[in-house]
Amino acid sequence: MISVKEAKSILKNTCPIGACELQDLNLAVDSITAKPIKASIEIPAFDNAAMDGYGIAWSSDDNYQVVSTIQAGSKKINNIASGQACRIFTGAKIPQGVDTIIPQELIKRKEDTIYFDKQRIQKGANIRLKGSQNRAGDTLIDQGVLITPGILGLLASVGIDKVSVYKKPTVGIILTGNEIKTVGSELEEGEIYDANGPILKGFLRQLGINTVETVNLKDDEKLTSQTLVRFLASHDIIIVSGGISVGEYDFVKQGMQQAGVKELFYKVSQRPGKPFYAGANSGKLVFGLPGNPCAVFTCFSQYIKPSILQWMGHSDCWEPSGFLPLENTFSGKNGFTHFLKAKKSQNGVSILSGQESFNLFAYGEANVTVEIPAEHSIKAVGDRVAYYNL
Ligand SMILES: Nc1nc2c(c(=O)[nH]1)N[C@H]1C(S)=C(S)[C@@H](COP(=O)(O)OP(=O)(O)OC[C@H]3O[C@@H](n4cnc5c(N)ncnc54)[C@H](O)[C@@H]3O)O[C@H]1N2
Ligand code: MOO
Repeated sequence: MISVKEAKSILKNTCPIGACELQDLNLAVDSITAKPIKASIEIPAFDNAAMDGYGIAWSSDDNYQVVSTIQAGSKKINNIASGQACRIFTGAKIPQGVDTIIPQELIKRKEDTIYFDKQRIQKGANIRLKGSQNRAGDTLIDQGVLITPGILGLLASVGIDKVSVYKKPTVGIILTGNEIKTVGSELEEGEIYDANGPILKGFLRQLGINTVETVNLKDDEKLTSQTLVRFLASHDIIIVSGGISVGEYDFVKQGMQQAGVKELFYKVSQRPGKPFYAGANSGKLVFGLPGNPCAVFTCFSQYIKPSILQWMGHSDCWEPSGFLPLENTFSGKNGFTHFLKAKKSQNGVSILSGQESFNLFAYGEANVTVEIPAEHSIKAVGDRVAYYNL
C-alpha cells in the first residue's frame, strides 16, 4: 500500500501531455494553447468612431455643415473638408479630414448646420486609432494559457478561426457489477441504480469531455479482460468502476494483467478508495476505481481529474483549492488520509455527517472535499485543513 503523496507523484510523473491539434475557435474555450499565438493584422484595422455623433476637422469655426452620413460598415466614404462635418456612428470608418468625433448629445443641429461648446470636448476625442489594440506580429497569447471567453473574442477580432491546443484524451468507462442497473430502468431484487456512471460522466463533462464510451459489464473475468483490450485500442484513458477489491467476483485486477496493463500502484492508504488501482499501457492510463460511489468520486477528483488536466496541458492541477480552519473536530483512522464531504463557508470548513463510502447524501450539501492527512489524523476546531472545490 502506498501513500496519497506517492500515488499522486507516480501519476504526475507518468501522465503524458496530449498531442497538439487545431481546434475550431468556437470549441476552444477551456483548452490550453499549445503554441504562442500572434496577430497577422492590426486592430483596429482603420481609425473609427467611438461614439454616435458628428465627425469634424477641428478648427476655430463654431459651426460646421453636415455633408454626409457614415454608418458602421459603409464602404464609400467621401473626404471631409474644413468647415464640413459628417454624421457618423459608432464603429464607422473615419473619413479623410476628420480628426474629432463630437457625441450627438453635445450637438445642436439646425437643418444641416451643427454647433457645439468647444469647452466640453477636446481635439482628437472619440476616435479609436488604427493599431491601438495590437499591431501585426504582436504576440497575443503565450503557450500554456487557459483559453477564456475573453481570449476567444481577442482571437476572433484578429481573424483567427483555429487554435493550436493540447488534445483532450478520449475516455472509456467500464461499469462492472451484476447488481448495477442504469437509472430509468426497473430495479429487481438485489439490484441498485448505477451512481458511478453519472458521477464519472459529470466530471468528464466539466472537463469538456462530452463523448464517452460506456459499457456495463457483468462480473466476468474473460469479459473484463476482453473489454479492456478493446478499450485500450480506442481510448487514451480507461476508467473501470467496481470489481477491484478482493472478493471472489472481483475480476478487474486479473483482467488488467490479462489485457497487458502494467500496474503503477494498487491500494492507497486513503479513505474512501483504498483498493484504488492505476496502470499504464503504451502511453494510455487505466484506472480501477473501488465500486463504492464516494470512492469513485474521491479517486476521480483526486487522481483522474488532475491527470486529465495535465494531459490537456494544465499545470498546477494537483494542488488543493485552499486552506481553511476546521469548524468541527475529526478523528480518523491512523495512517490513512481521509477525503471528506464538507461544507465551506467564508471563515471555515465543516465536515458533514454520513462519511461512509456508500453514502451519497452529504453531496446534496457539500461544496468541497476536505483532506485530513495520514500523518495528522486527529483534528481540533480551528486547525487549518486543505480543501478541494467540488
Ligand atoms: N474483505 C474485504 N472486503 C472489502 C475491502 C477489503 O479491503 N477487504 N475493501 C472494501 C472497500 S474499502 C471498497 S471501496 C470496496 C471496493 O470493492 P470493489 O471495487 O470490488 O467494488 P464492488 O464490490 O464491485 O462494489 C462495491 C460497492 O459499490 C457498489 N457499486 C458498484 N458499482 C456501483 C455503481 N456503478 N453505482 C453504485 N454503486 C456501485 C456495489 O454494489 C458495492 O456495494 O470493497 C470493500 N470490500
Ligand atoms: O475504499 Mo472504500 O473505503 O469503502 O471506499
